[in-house]
Amino acid sequence: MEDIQTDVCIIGAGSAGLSLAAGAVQMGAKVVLIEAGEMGGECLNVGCVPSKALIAAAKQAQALRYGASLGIAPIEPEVDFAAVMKHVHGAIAAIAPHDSQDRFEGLGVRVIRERAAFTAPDRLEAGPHRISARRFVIATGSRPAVPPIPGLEEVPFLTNESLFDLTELPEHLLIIGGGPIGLEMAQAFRRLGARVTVIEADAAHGREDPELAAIVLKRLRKEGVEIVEGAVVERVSQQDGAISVETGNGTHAGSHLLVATGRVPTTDGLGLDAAEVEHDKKGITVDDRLRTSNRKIYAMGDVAGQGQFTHLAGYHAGVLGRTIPFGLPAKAKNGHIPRATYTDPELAHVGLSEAEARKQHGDALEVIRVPYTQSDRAIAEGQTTGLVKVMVHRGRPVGVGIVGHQAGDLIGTWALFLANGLKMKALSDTVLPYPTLSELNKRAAGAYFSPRLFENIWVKRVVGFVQRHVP
Ligand SMILES: Cc1cc2nc3c(=O)[nH]c(=O)nc-3n(C[C@H](O)[C@H](O)[C@H](O)COP(=O)(O)OP(=O)(O)OC[C@H]3O[C@@H](n4cnc5c(N)ncnc54)[C@H](O)[C@@H]3O)c2cc1C
Ligand SMILES: NC(=O)c1ccc[n+]([C@@H]2O[C@H](COP(=O)([O-])OP(=O)(O)OC[C@H]3O[C@@H](n4cnc5c(N)ncnc54)[C@H](O)[C@@H]3O)[C@@H](O)[C@H]2O)c1
Repeated sequence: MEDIQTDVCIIGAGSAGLSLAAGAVQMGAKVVLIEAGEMGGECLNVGCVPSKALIAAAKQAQALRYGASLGIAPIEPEVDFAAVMKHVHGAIAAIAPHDSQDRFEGLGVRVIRERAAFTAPDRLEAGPHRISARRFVIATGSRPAVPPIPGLEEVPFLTNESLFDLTELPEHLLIIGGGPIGLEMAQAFRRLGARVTVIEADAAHGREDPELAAIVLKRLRKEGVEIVEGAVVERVSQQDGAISVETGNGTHAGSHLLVATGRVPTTDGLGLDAAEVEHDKKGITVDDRLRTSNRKIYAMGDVAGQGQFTHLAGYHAGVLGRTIPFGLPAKAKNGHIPRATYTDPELAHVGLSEAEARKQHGDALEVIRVPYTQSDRAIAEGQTTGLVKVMVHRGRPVGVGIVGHQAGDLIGTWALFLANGLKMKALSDTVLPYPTLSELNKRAAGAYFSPRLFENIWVKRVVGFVQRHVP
């Protein structure tokens, strides 16, 4: 056993662990980073990167089918699935050096490729290494939650961990779960030529504003994705190569099955009891400074149970990048963290939903809606499906949802507003380039101020006075 003493020991080299390791070592701390699997974690290897690369290929295929409204004769694309997957793995390979062991060792991080487990509140073991540290940080992420559906274990099902290893396009992909993973992959596989059925126990996109989610679901259905809602899966079976999913209101048969029913935090095998770290099924219990019940140990990213996004993992790493090297009491807030689902149209949100905002602010809440049809750029590009919806309380946006082309990019402006407590006025004072979709955000500010300006008797009186009496 090799004994190692370090300043910071990070478990997990995913989005959270890598960001903190790079920051802490470059600020002068001694850092040990332990990774049991692939460097880069879920986002790089089996999450964001491959899924967005697949979505990009699918979008290209779809563009060939739908050029007619722009005057380009539509054609049915020839999809070479093996080449699509080559693009997907090429994207991972292109980004991998940035997350690699070589790069981190070059920065001065001691990288250990083993599985780590605490053996005491101030010590852990990883293979032949026994590590003591001033601070430990758990960044072990999450893995697919596989529900205990009768028959499922006897059927060859896919999760995001195996989906991108497919070598042939499924003839008919059944997807259990209509959340972000299920819907993004449903549209991508449909556009690449597969039949797709999404089987959702509750409402598809159920965590999103129903008004905005409906616009996404309508488009997916129009493209031929079958979405069955309120369908509780009772049994899964396989006969003669065909997979059947029985639900309370019908049976669906297909060639492949993807389970996309949420995630569980990776807390097992970590020795959390030995470490005296409290946890539950949502993840490791942390306070607003990401401290666990053991003051030597922090948790961040997916395993901290605050949300499952790469940008949240990066934000957590930034907070601990102030706390651990400098001893500053930095806090992680949650209300300004945006999210985006990369279906077409995209759906993005930051802050309160309309329902939450109404509960908090009652009649003082104003809801502004700007349809994409009000954007000259959206019209020029034939991308008029969509809506910007802003919940405003006393001049400040408290929540924003956007569905439409580039919604994930447009929400960035509102994330800035919520993170910095800006008022709508900041946007009406800003000049944006014409013609861009970002003007839709500015139009929301215009829609907020217009009634105050144009339907205000005092404004009319002042203008009347100036016109009559000022030379
Ligand atoms: C299909 C899919 C698409 C997604 N798309 C997006 C997206 O578009 N945008 C977005 O923001 N988010 C997306 N996400 C979510 C995103 O991938 C995660 O939020 C992010 O990867 C979490 O980072 P993390 O560092 O917390 O954990 P991870 O990236 O999971 O890293 C944890 C690491 O810890 C290691 N580990 C675990 N236990 C141990 C142990 N005991 N010892 C040593 N190492 C250990 C694991 O091997 C892993 O490498 C997507 C997820 C999926 C599944
Ligand atoms: N664009 C992005 O940022 C992005 C993309 C993909 C994933 N992610 C992250 O990964 C997380 C996990 O995504 P997800 O889609 O797996 O999970 P999810 O929890 O968001 O959605 C899972 C869906 O499956 C349904 N479900 C659960 N059990 C079921 C059953 N037995 N039968 C039928 N339906 C069932 C749920 O009702 C829910 O609608 C997301 O919450 C998100 O944080 C982010």
